[in-house]
Amino acid sequence: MSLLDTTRPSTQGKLKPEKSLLYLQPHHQRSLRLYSSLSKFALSSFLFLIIFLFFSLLSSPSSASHRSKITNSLSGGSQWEKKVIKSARPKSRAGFTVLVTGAAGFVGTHVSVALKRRGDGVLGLDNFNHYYDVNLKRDRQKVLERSGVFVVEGDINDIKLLQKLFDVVYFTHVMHLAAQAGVRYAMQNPKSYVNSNIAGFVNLLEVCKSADPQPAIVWASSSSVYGLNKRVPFSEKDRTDQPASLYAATKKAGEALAHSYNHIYGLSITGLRFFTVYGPWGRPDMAYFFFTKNILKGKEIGVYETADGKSVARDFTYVDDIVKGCLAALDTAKNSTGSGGKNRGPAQFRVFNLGNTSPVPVSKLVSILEKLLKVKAKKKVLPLPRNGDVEFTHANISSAQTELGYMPTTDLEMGLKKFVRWYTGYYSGSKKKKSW
Ligand SMILES: O=C(O)[C@H]1O[C@H](OP(=O)(O)OP(=O)(O)OC[C@H]2O[C@@H](n3ccc(=O)[nH]c3=O)[C@H](O)[C@@H]2O)[C@H](O)[C@@H](O)[C@H]1O
Repeated sequence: MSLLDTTRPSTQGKLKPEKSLLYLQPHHQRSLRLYSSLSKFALSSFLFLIIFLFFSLLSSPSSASHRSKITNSLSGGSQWEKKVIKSARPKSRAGFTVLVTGAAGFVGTHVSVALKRRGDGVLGLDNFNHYYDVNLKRDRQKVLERSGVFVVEGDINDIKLLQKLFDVVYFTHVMHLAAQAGVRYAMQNPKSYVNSNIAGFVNLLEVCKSADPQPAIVWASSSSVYGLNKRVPFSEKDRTDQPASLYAATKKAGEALAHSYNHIYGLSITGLRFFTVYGPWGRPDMAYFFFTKNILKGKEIGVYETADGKSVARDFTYVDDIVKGCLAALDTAKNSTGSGGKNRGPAQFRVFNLGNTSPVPVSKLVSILEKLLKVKAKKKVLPLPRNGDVEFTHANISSAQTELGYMPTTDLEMGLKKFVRWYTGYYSGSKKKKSW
């Protein structure tokens, strides 16, 4: 029988291959033995490969089970993704898709509502920390939900979450308002300022620089970067190397970090130096807010005075004016030039003062509140403590006026009237007063 013989010997049951060799010439027997051991080897290596591939797929990050683990661990799965996409989708193709960090914060809420109302897509991110009353943040979140803004509960230090958000949404802009705010609290909890205002900001910049396409970034710096600067009104060209508080130093650091990411990665970045922002839904840790509360409760308030006996003064800026400045900064932001972590040419880098250009002594703020609340304040004049507070702030806004068309329209008297109307309604306990 030759190798070519196609008729097979009849067999009772399946013969093992070596038994059939008896019918062949010796040299044929050798080649057939070689052929059968080669085919056995090929078969076992194929099987090994299949098993190896199967187990390596199971453990690989791209495996479905692993992906759903990430999704579920970071969020609520596909339902969560649907809410993210719906919230971030603009009404028209011309609309922006904006990630607002600190969206449940004071300025964050106002900016998010304004963007959503004009048709932009807005996704909020907030860690709902307990720096001040978290119920106020939850009530702001309800306002945002009614406006169609979903707020993801998470921290800018959670890089996996940030990456996940950028995986799900192509953000055209990031409005970065998440921060540890407050000048005086920095002496009690310095780490919180480093975590949020430096580490958190770097995290966000890292995710933005690797995004493709990269978003344009607008972020909240602070009038406090002017520190001990004596040239008034403060101009963006003035020195900012004398911060008077850790808070101010972290905001100044933020401006330096922003410049480095702009230079290396081509991120379009605009810093906005807010000047003591106040208004409805404001921050309870700020003087105008807790003065109102204490005056209504008949509790004493301490009004700081400078060494030469003058009341400290601030360029108080009403929140609606700040919102107009933020939206104008977003509207005039140029595209980032980089992609996938390297730049393709110089990118826009800007810093603007957003103030009211008319500083008011804190003593005057107190008398306006007394008139609006119809209650006499129990005032105690205190020397300005060395707690990081500066004697005065005063914004030169000519640059924002020229470049952004920024023009504040609400003076302190009118702004505090709107704040007091909100405050008395919100804390009156009536449910409806919690609306926007
Ligand atoms: O422009 C900013 O970038 C900063 O604005 C805000 O800081 P500040 O301007 O210090 O506001 P705020 O605390 O309301 O004190 C107002 C005035 O009351 C004086 N003040 C304060 C407390 C007190 O008990 N007595 C008092 O006289 C006090 O000396 C000051 O003169 C934000 O908190 C900060 O996050 C940052 O955004």
